[in-house]
Amino acid sequence: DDDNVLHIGGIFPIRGEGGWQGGQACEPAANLALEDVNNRRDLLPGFKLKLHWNDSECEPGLGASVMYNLVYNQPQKLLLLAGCSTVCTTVAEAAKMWNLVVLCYGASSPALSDRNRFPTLFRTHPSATVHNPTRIKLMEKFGWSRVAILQQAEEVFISTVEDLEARCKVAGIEIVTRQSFLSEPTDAVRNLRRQDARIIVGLFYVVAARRVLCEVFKQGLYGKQYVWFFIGWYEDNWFEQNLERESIDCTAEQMRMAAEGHLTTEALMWNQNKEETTISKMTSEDFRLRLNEVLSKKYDIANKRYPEGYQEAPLAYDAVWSVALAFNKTMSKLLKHGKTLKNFTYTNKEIADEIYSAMNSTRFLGVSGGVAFSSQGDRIALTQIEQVINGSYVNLGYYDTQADNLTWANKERWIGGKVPRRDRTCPGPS
Ligand SMILES: CC1(C)CO[C@@H](CC(=O)O)CN1
Repeated sequence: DDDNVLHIGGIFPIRGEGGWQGGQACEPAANLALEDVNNRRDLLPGFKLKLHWNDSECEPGLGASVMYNLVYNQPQKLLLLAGCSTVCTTVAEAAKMWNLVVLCYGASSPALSDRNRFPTLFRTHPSATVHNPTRIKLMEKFGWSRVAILQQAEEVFISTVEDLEARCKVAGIEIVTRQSFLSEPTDAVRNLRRQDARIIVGLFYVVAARRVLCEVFKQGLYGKQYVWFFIGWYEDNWFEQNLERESIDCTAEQMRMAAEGHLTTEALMWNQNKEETTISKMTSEDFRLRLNEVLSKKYDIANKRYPEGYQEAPLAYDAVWSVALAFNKTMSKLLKHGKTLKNFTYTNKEIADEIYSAMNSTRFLGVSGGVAFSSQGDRIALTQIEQVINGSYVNLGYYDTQADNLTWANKERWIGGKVPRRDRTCPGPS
């Protein structure tokens, strides 16, 4: 009967390619976690966790109507899960009116790190700004104190660049120029050349990245005097794919030449070591195999390569565990006042505050690595650094921003055999 069921709402990107490549794997991953949580007798004793969900197609309007139906139909929900930055922004901005915590497993927009607009938001997906301390760390490691920025004019990159500029100022790194483009990068790349940019941080989606790379080839902004930072969550051989379909007028060979040696940064979403998670006693490898099993039956993404095909799945899995652990904490707090979570209503602020503070103190080892939130509800995550060496990505190391600890493999290779110089002693064309 309903008395022993705790209901939560979920909004997932399914149709329309799941919003971003891999979005479709989030709902199956969340359901795996529900299975594991409900198989535990010690987590929510006497209760089952039930997820009521629908498809947002990664569209904010559809996401809002899904939220409306979840909230205005019985049974009452205790919390909402959501993906996609656009959907999360809409849902998290409204959810406070029903005292609902919103837990986002697929939202990278820096704009979401704002307790004024989103007082009840938490996310297991790190903000795109998580790359920035890593970029600075690498600039300091290689002595690059004069850098340039090239970005696509999209909200997520605009706010990421603002954060990067602020951090560069603190670190004493000069931004010699910041160029942006809507979809055609030709002029922006030409301006980089005119300003003699050598170390360039590139922020754009993967289709724009291919256009940039071809332009970089054409204008010769690559080779031993240049270092490009690209985003690391594109498909592995992104710079050789879709050239015809996207009418990129460079050959795969030219794209490879321009891409050789570039660095990438990305947030780690799969726990790297073989440790078992503290809660589901699974390694990320075990999780991957279990999820492949489910996906091969469910969606046509079975043919996608793993885990690139769906790197965010661990974030959805760990989001459900975060909910179960937070409810466990809240239950024991409420029990002292003779209450349970079944007493929650959309107008009951004190129980909502208990759920919030339990979520706020989340700390466990999940499939996606250590799960903990900042005071803004942001996921605290490690980042991974790679470099294209002889046409494929090589892992150079990891950075733990919290501990300011860079684990370095010393595998980096520079065209021309030495680190490209870009500091005050060599300001520009001599
Ligand atoms: C790393 C990426 C691809 C960034 O965008 C996220 C989707 C979003 O922010 O809307 C999903 N994960």
